[in-house]
Amino acid sequence: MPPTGKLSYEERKRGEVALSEFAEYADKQQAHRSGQVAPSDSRYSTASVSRDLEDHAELDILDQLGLSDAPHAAKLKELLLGTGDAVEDSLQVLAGTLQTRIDEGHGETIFDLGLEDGGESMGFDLDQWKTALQRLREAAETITAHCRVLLTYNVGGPEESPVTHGRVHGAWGKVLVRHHPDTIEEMAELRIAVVGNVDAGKSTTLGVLVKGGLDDGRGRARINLFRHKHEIESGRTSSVGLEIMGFDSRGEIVSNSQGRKLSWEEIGKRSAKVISFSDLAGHERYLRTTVFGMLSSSPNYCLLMVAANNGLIGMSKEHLGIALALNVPVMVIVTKIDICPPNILQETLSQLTKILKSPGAHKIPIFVKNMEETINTATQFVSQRICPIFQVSNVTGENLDLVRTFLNILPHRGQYDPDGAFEFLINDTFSVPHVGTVVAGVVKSGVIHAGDSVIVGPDSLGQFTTTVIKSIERKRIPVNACFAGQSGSFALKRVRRKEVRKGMVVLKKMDAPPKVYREFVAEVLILSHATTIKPKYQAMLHVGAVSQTCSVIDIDRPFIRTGDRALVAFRFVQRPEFLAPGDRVLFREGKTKGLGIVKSIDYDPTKPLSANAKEGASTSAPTIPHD
Ligand SMILES: Nc1nc2c(ncn2[C@@H]2O[C@H](COP(=O)(O)OP(=O)(O)OP(=O)(O)O)[C@@H](O)[C@H]2O)c(=O)[nH]1
Repeated sequence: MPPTGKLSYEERKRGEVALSEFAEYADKQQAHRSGQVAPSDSRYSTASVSRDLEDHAELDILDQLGLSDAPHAAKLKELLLGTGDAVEDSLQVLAGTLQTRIDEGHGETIFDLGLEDGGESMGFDLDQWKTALQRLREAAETITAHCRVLLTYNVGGPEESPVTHGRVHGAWGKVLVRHHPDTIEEMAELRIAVVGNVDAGKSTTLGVLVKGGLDDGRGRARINLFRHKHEIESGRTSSVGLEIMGFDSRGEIVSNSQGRKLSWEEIGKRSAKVISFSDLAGHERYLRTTVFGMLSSSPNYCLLMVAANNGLIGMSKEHLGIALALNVPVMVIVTKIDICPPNILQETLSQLTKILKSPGAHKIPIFVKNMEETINTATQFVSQRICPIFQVSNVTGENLDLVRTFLNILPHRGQYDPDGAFEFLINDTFSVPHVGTVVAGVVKSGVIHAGDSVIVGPDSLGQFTTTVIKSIERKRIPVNACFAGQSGSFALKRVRRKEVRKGMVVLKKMDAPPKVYREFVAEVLILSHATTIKPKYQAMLHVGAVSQTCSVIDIDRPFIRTGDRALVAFRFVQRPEFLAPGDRVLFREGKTKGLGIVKSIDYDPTKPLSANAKEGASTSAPTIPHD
């Protein structure tokens, strides 16, 4: 169905049901915590919650019901207070519990100190809270982890929640426990693609978040980020800029802890977790760079910036669409609230809510206004259904602390296969004096070590060149290995710069040459098109870091137009590429835009497209988001 901008009754109903259930669930949660509803209320049962809601609420509901591991609850209190039979061992047992949670959280966990696993209060008085916190710290030390108190209730002090709701009596709090990496290889990494319209304040917000200090409303903070001289002059970001923000194992921001600008190397060495931001261009002229940046940097999350006084205009809807097409969780920062009249701000928030709730986006907007909501939303953000929204000012600094904490505890998203065959996607190439050719990118699966023999390609003939990884760097720091999900750069032995290009892959050396593909079948959704698309039609196609002109060679119907979902066979015009079923594709040509998923890489023209797609579909391709 063509996107008319209007919602059908069914679509509206679906959106409303999901949201009303979410609101109901939130109310119940609140009521339960304040003791108004018995935890055994049958309406808490997951069966009564729609499937839409389950992905982000189910675990929490189980937690609320105390069904997760209730039998151990009493023991946990003893462990924390050291009141069990064997006091010495109990610290070790506590450390073991922490270690399990840290492993599950890929290096960190948020511990509800003073609450049972089921969410009920342990009834700590202030002294007991202090004892429990001390023991938690000691247990963490034994496994080289550190604690940071994020928020407390009924404790007092700097982290005390200003929101008094008395839902749980007794002292308790949320404590971040983070592993201190022994080597740089263990450093956690998240990649965030930053998008939004021109002047939304992307560069400024990143500058303020990363470097500290405040903006003057006239572009002071953004100067730090620019790479090219012409950008400083015009004030526009044209390149895919990069900025990193480090957090240490104690949960402190590394970037501005010394009050001076630290190099990437210094940040990396002191950090337990590093967030890299790709600040993508906002101007329509640079849409190509933005699309490339979004696809090639394999972001874990997308951050959409919206100026409060402008709302979602111009390119920002386009960017949101791309993030949705790539299935990347989206968070929103509304900037410039200092200069925006309340009625305009309200209009912007209503517009944002409407777009996010529309069937195309199918998100639940969550307006994050205090530390409690920040922590709760961050821990649930692995679900792509929710979309946290922050309202900040880079001039007064309002709510920037919430964004910093949110980023600090943003969870790891495990969409990479650590045990698979090694595959590295090249998204940039360099020629470095005294080093030679260097390729940068992201490890899609497996692991690589310096000194390993690898192949890089495909070249214009579809062939791969054998080489050796001379050295590896992560965030400009030399490392011995690079793992799935991490970005890195490799110096390659005896390879000339012109032999490598963006979109190539690096694989482990193997007996048979890897297969490359010139033709493939994708399931596509046409987002906008002026007329109709028929065979022989050509468009620029993006898959990961690959950008190449493709022509349509077959369609499962005579022609397709806006809103259609169809199976299409494509052929790369210049050269074959290394592809896999499940890869997401985007194509565009003028006003035409489409997105899709590679279904089959062995296109057989003698068979109908549906049979082709079926053969290749055994690898579970993600579903295309709703139009
Ligand atoms: N008053 C006020 N001004 C802000 C705020 N955030 C950014 N600005 C100003 O808004 C202008 C645009 O900010 P930029 O960071 O350059 O915007 P951008 O989105 O990065 O723009 P491009 O890089 O061109 O895509 C600058 O003059 C900033 O000083 C804010 O919260 N309040």
